[in-house]
Amino acid sequence: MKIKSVRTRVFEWQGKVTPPAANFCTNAADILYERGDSMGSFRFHGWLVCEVETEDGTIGIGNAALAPRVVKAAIDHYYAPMLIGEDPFDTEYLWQKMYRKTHAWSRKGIGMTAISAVDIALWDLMGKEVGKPIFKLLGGRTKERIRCYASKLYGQPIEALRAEAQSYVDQGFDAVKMRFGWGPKDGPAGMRKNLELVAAVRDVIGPDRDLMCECYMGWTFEYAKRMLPKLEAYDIRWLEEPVIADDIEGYTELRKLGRVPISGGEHEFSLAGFQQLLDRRALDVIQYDTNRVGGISAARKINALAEAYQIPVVPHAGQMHNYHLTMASTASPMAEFFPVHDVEVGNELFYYIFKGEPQPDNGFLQLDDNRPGLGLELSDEHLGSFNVIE
Ligand SMILES: O=C(O)C(=O)C[C@@H](O)CO
Ligand SMILES: [Mg+2]
Repeated sequence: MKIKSVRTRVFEWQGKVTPPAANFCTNAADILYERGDSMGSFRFHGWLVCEVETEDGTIGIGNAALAPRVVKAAIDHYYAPMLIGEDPFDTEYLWQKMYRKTHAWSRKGIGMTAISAVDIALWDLMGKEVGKPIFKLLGGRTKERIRCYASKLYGQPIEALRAEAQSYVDQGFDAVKMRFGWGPKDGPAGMRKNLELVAAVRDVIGPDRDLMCECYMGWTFEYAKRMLPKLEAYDIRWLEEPVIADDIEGYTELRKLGRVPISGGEHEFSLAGFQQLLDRRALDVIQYDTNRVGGISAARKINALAEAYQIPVVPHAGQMHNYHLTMASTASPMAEFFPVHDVEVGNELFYYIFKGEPQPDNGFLQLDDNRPGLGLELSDEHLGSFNVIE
């Protein structure tokens, strides 16, 4: 069985957007003096879809969310030609070929994102060829179902935040993630506003549900160090990406303070990147995203590494590629789930492009033993709202 073609498309959302409130979440660009577009580094209104087809007409689907137009160009110009005529079951060989032949520029960022999309498509293809879901190819079920946490709760007026938190409790979630809206430039008043947000959510969800807090790299080491003791009272499960992804020592030092567990890795790439984070004891929770980190071939190795270090993996974003790995690994206790709603920052775009994602039932997700591959299909329901770039 040989690979016959590799097709990439970018789906750019042109439909209705409901912008979140101001200060909905900090981000790495906040410290810049130019105000600009505060949603700039947050908007994911385009998605890359990569389809790998074999001679028998079977098509594997992969995807990537970062910089989709550029990732498309990387696949079209560099990776697709390496795949034609190859056996899709040679995933390790093909991964190493893509990684090593573009090693000068692909170890992180765009290159690794492109490799991820192709690799996910190859795993989907293998699953379809043998009639098994990907988690079965990865070793099978390690849990009856997947516990998941509701992830939104952007900074917004307190009453709206409380109502949203209550809605997740009512739906049966026992874990939620909220976002901090203020950072270093907002001084002590911003610190108080952040504390009001976390106090409100903790008050609504009570003491027995997990509460995670997201900074999306919008704080500095010094600011985070000042916030940690103030956060201790809220018993948060983790503080996510308090500093930029390159500040590994910052993560290590914050974690060493022992006040609040520290998570990260959403913006790290590759097995080697995670080895560094683990060796430096930088994180309490690892949050790779399969569609950034090198696909399923790389993510499963990171799971093995995390298992050896006994550090839990809770992948960034819901989405099928992450769910299959979570189902198949004892290193992963739960998954993230983005509630389905209007397009805001774009986290929710997956639901408008694909069909087949499981919906939580009482805070748990289920994967079907009988749906081969990822279990995803392209949906044409919202096609009219996309600009599709071939
Ligand atoms: O869900 C996360 O962990 C993210 O970082 C998503 C991002 O859009 C921030 O809300
Ligand atoms: Mg995050």
